[in-house]
Amino acid sequence: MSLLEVHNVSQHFGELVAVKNVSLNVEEGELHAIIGPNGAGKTTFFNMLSGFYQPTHGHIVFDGIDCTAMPPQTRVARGMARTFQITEVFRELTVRENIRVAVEVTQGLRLKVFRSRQQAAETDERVDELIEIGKLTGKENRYVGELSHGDQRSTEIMMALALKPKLLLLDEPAAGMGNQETYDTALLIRRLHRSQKLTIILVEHDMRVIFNLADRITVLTEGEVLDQGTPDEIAASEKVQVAYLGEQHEGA
Ligand SMILES: Nc1ncnc2c1ncn2[C@@H]1O[C@H](COP(=O)(O)OP(=O)(O)OP(=O)(O)O)[C@@H](O)[C@H]1O
Repeated sequence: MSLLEVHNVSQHFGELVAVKNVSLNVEEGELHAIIGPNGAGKTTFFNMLSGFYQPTHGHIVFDGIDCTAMPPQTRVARGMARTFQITEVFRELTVRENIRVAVEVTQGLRLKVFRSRQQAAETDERVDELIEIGKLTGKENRYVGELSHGDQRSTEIMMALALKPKLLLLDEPAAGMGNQETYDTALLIRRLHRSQKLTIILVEHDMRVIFNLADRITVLTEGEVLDQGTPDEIAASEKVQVAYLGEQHEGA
């Protein structure tokens, strides 16, 4: 059984069919990338996976359970965490405070006034661990709003990781970043995938990130699956080159 099974999902906005009959399976431990030109339906597809949109047709099975009608918060509770194109952090809080919020939510402590010493120690330990995984040591007491895009993104990804997800959905993690930050973010994702054995679905425009990281790639054009395969298969796919990669080379 795959961790995620998407069966023929479609999304209609009035007359417009933004996503049409898309199916894909993601195995446990896989890093699956979704690419496609502007307007191909990537974000709409992501919104269906995370529960922000209900598919017009089709269904989604996550970890053995049909989650097509589940609201986003129920999916999160069942192990699906998502980051956004625009970083979703509390800019006026420090890195440590941001991560602490996510850890406390996960530990069910957020609304508790009294905590045992042991609970407090467990929270601190997990926060420290996430600061280290995110390579944020030395920056943990800085306000997130003052940090680089890369460190903000890393904080956001660590907040998602605090939820101990089975599946992490990353929406354009390198959006708006320069070369060095893009490289650092790709390294972070690779570490999460390899050492934390996380299953990840990634939407990204930056082809260097995609081809370096992905185990498999789904290419969308005009809302439909054009091709699916390993990075080598996609790089060699004639229809992908014509419809998408070729278009980029022409524009380059
Ligand atoms: N809420 C909405 N209402 C109506 N149309 C929408 C809505 N969201 C997206 N669309 C349309 O659906 C199509 C797919 O858009 P979507 O944002 O999913 O593409 P995308 O591949 O993520 O594009 P980009 O790479 O530019 O982010 C587009 O034609 C878009 O205008």
